[in-house]
Amino acid sequence: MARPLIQMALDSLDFDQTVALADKVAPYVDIFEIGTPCIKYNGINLVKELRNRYPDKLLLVDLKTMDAGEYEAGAFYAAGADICTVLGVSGLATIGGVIKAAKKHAAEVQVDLINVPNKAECARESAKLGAQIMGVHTGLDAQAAGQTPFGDLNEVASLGLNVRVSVAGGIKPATIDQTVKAGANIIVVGAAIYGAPCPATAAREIRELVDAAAA
Ligand SMILES: O=C([C@H](O)CO)[C@H](O)[C@H](O)COP(=O)(O)O
Repeated sequence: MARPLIQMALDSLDFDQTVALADKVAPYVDIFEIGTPCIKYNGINLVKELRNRYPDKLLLVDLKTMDAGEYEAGAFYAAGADICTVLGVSGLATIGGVIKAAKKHAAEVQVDLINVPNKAECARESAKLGAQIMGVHTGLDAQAAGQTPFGDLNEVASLGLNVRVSVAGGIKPATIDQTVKAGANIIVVGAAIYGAPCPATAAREIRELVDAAAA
């Protein structure tokens, strides 16, 4: 089984704390995600900082774009994002706009399926348009209400689309094995790392569990 990538969700609002956390977990993760609250608070300078600091890491900017796809995402690709997210609920015109912006920078697009009623249809149509990654996502508020992403992950991974499937939503050490076995190509972890007493140790543990599950 191909080893899934690990994406660290940087969800703090503080610029310096975000960079410090990235430094701590860098050896164990493949993708740095600048989370939505973080990018709204800090803006494009944080993209530039992480790009300069980590030229060889993948950098995802979790814009969750809802409108003006090409216009909004274009500046973030230009600043160094490898992947920007666009909401599946935004519709195909906006998703197509982000895809257009990504193409100009040889970059990629993730469609976030959060709150999309028909995830299979949205994933199929977005893949046809050229999106490379489908994001199965149970947001922080839905997690607080007891929801998990595993049912949706099974559904989207079993569609057999020519895309990578990312999963986010409270992933922790105890759920890594089922996440890998369900076919996730990208495993997003936020609170289980940044909320741990030692984020570097937590990230290393996640790395070991992902590697073991994929072996
Ligand atoms: O995308 C996220 C959320 O909507 C806030 O932007 C999180 O980064 C994502 O859910 C991963 O974080 P955890 O659920 O804490 O692992």
